[in-house]
Amino acid sequence: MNVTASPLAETPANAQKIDGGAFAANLRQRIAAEVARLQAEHGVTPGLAVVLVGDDPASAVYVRNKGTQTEAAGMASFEHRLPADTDAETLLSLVRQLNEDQAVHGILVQLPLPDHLDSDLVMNAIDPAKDVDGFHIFNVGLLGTGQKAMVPCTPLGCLLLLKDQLGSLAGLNTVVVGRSNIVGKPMAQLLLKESCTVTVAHSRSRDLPAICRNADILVAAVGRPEMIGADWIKSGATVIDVGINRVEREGKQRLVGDVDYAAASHVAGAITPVPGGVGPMTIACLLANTLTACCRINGLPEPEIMD
Ligand SMILES: Nc1nc2c(c(=O)[nH]1)N[C@@H](CN(C=O)c1ccc(C(=O)N[C@@H](CCC(=O)O)C(=O)O)cc1)CN2
Repeated sequence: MNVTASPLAETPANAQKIDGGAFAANLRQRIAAEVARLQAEHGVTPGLAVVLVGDDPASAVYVRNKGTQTEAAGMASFEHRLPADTDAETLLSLVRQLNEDQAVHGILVQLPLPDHLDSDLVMNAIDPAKDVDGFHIFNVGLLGTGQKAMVPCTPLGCLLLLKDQLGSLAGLNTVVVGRSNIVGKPMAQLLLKESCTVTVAHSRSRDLPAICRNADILVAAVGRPEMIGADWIKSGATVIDVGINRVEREGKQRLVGDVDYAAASHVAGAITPVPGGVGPMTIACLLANTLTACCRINGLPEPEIMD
């Protein structure tokens, strides 16, 4: 039998691994320094309230990590846990109470919510000035029109990694795979603002591999384990993998992205791993947004940590 070796096997896995964990740790340090300065110079402590409805295990871990990292940055953390059968009025009334609370500068309701709750209604009940998730329709509109907004944390994290990696993004061909309100759509808006050429594709786009192969920057946020293979990637492209998929491999639970990391590393110029890529940036950017919200609410200059 004539066995032909895969061309990939002969190509070294040269892609640079983009270390989101290290970048996020550094960002958290700079945030903590700003928080200390705010307290010393203005007597203000930024406060973040996180609301968890129900007992989704992954959400519980994210909420716990948010609390720990908020406190580690010197901010005040307020955690509200409600049972899965909480009705809309109880949740909305908590949101209204947090809107009025002077010690709270950022409010985040963890998603997904149980099916009986309308997440748009809940997001739009949050005071836009305290909407550190950037999901309120007011902030969505500001971002969409290129105005100063609260920017959703995961796309903001992706943008910081991209700018650190590439410098100016102007003129680059970017493809965002996924059209969610949390990642795909705001990511596209941010890239447009950076003067990229932006294509938003999704699982039903015709000839998705060919669309992706055109990308200098490929952002994968489609939620399908390792859907994007090496042959979807342009040689030397920067690949940002937003997917966090729990899969079972050889009897063990593993976390994988939307990109086949091992294969893609032979073709891409740089790529984020899962875990340790985009994920850690989400909470670091949440802390940055809380600090920004606190400064804006108190009429203080915004810190320059994101520049
Ligand atoms: N209201 C919101 N809900 C949700 C958001 C959000 O931004 N706002 N994003 C996700 C979950 N999320 C934060 O809430 C989040 C996801 C992943 C990580 C992370 O650090 N991931 C690690 C792996 C952690 C693990 O083992 O599971 C990584 O990728 O390295 C942090 C936060 C949905 N809900």
